[in-house]
Amino acid sequence: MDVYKIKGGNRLKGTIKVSGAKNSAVALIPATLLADSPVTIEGLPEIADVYILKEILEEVGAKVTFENGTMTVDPTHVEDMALPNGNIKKLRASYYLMGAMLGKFGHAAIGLPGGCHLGPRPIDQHIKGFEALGAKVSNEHGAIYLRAEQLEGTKVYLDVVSVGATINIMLAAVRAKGRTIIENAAKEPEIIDVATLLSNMGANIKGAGTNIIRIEGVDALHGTNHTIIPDRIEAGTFMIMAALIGDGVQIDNVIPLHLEALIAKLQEMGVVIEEREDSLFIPRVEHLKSVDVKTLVYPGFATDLQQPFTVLMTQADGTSVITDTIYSARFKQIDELRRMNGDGRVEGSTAIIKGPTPLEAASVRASDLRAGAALVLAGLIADGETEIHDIYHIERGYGKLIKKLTALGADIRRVTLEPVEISNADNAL
Ligand SMILES: CC(=O)N[C@H]1[C@@H](OP(=O)(O)OP(=O)(O)OC[C@H]2O[C@@H](n3ccc(=O)[nH]c3=O)[C@H](O)[C@@H]2O)O[C@H](CO)[C@@H](O)[C@@H]1O
Ligand SMILES: C=C(OP(=O)(O)O)C(=O)O
Repeated sequence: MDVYKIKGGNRLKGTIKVSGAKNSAVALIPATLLADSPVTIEGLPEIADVYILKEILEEVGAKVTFENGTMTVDPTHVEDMALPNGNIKKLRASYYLMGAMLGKFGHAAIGLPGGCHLGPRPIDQHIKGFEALGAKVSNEHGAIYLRAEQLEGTKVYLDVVSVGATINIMLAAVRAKGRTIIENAAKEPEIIDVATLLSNMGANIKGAGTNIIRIEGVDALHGTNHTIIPDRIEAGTFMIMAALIGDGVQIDNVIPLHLEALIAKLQEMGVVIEEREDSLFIPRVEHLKSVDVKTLVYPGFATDLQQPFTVLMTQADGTSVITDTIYSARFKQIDELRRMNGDGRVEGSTAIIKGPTPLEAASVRASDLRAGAALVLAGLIADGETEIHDIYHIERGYGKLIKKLTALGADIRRVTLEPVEISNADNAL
């Protein structure tokens, strides 16, 4: 079992580079299956979700190479296989195989996805979209079976603004007959990124990034080259880190426009942010003011940054309040921060945090990806050596984290713990 061990207190200084966006990567990779010749994607993050998707694509017969962040997928011999179990359950975004396989073959059988446990995460809007396109949908033993004679373009109104449903419907609709209109679509930058790849593959998509997306179906899609957008959530995590314990940190490969809500909140707390073309510089912060935050769909404050942001709130002067309107139960980090002397409590979908409280090292557990990121940040500022368990959650979304943080001066190591031997004598009652 591997853990992160972090000795807190080192001031971080220098330049850190953001990787390609996880939430784009996990959609771009399945999207390559729709082509009839090789697709190359550059700048992919080296994270568990990407490696798992590579294996899934290989399982269905794609030829995949992945080196230095560049993946080439040759989908020429992909088969319409059922994927009810196995790797599918290891990540949330495996649901994009539903849209991609349905678009390619007119049918698909994909197990219900895994991913972070943030409370209920239904996929009813994805299903609504597939059904509107003409697919018959059934849930058989935990896998979704989709069958269509011919996908037909249609109008779909999403009852809930959903990133996953918007992209999944787009993936199926690019090969449907006629025009599909997605209303009340999500507007996240990752949706534009996926639409850009699909368009370069020959799809006809207009309006990605707005709440109405129009797609004219085409008969075939071809190979292309694509460079992924930077990960705004990784960038945001590094910005929060720089505000917490930086002594002048430059964050490279950032699109500041994607981070406007976070930038505004950090500035309200007293953090100075120097924006450059594709980087940000955050000088050392001496004093943080408390703030109130509400997570919202893009371009609002991202739910994925809520958990790391609560660590900053423990260091702000006064009481901060943060409400998650997307995932009301996404607060498992608060209990772990309390173990580290943080003063926070959860009421419904809101966390109330008093600061500033010096954090103390403890042995803590990452319950999910961003809770894990929050604990890394907490460990970096805590007094003593923090040990973080269940780091596989963190490694789903942050590539080369130890290397990146060590280069800034952090004392963080990935350590394999020896299994504890329990002797018979110890077991005796
Ligand atoms: C792989 C990926 O891109 N993951 C991101 C994506 O997840 P994901 O695409 O799963 O999140 P959605 O945007 O779909 O979910 C938003 C809200 O809608 C609800 N909902 C969603 C779909 C549905 O069919 N029915 C329904 O009720 C969800 O429970 C949630 O409350 O967007 C989330 C919200 O920004 C982020 O936290 C995740 O990092
Ligand atoms: C919730 C997240 O990921 P996923 O949707 O892949 O579980 C996340 O990236 O914070």
